[in-house]
Amino acid sequence: MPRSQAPAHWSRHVNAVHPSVPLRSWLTEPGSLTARLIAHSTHFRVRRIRQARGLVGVDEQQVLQLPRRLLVQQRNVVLECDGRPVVFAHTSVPLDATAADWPLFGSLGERSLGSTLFGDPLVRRGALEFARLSRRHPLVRRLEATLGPQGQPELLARRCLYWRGQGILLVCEIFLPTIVGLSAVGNGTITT
Ligand SMILES: C=C(O[C@@H]1C=C(C(=O)O)C=C[C@H]1O)C(=O)O
Repeated sequence: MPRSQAPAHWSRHVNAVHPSVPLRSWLTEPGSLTARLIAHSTHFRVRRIRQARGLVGVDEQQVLQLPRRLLVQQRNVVLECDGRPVVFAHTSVPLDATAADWPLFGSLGERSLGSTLFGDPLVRRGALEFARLSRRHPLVRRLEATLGPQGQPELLARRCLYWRGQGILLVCEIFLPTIVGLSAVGNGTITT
């Protein structure tokens, strides 16, 4: 496997990625990341970068229970607090998922995916996994193609599986160092 495709090592133990104390809190956020970021900003925005079919990631195929590297529905967004990017998120949904499984996924636009996942009683959420992604990881390449070089040899990320009906969905969130500078303001509004 070419080194450029080297998958990350994902662990269910956050200590495996040795996060700083402030980043640990964000990485292990048990609720909606969107909700917490809204509470830590005056203006929050989900900036949609791309939502289209794409080849499933090398380290996503198995966890999405795909027999081989197939096309999946992919959604990439940047979560911005007061105009500053703080998270790059990548979501993958197998093409065999029906509209009944994820009724709003295809028409989210710049609405947060989290707003459709959290609070839906039919959605079941799996365990968080954590990894350090090198600059060679495909998702960091996409992040830097979108936001420019981050000047970090590695970025911390988490991912989580969601199930709804027969559907499965994988959300991966890469945390930018700027996130630790956020302070709770409590009156966040959503900018779309
Ligand atoms: C899963 C959540 O949704 C957030 C919003 C996303 C989107 O709109 O694509 C993707 C990942 C998350 O950062 C959340 O808020 O926890």
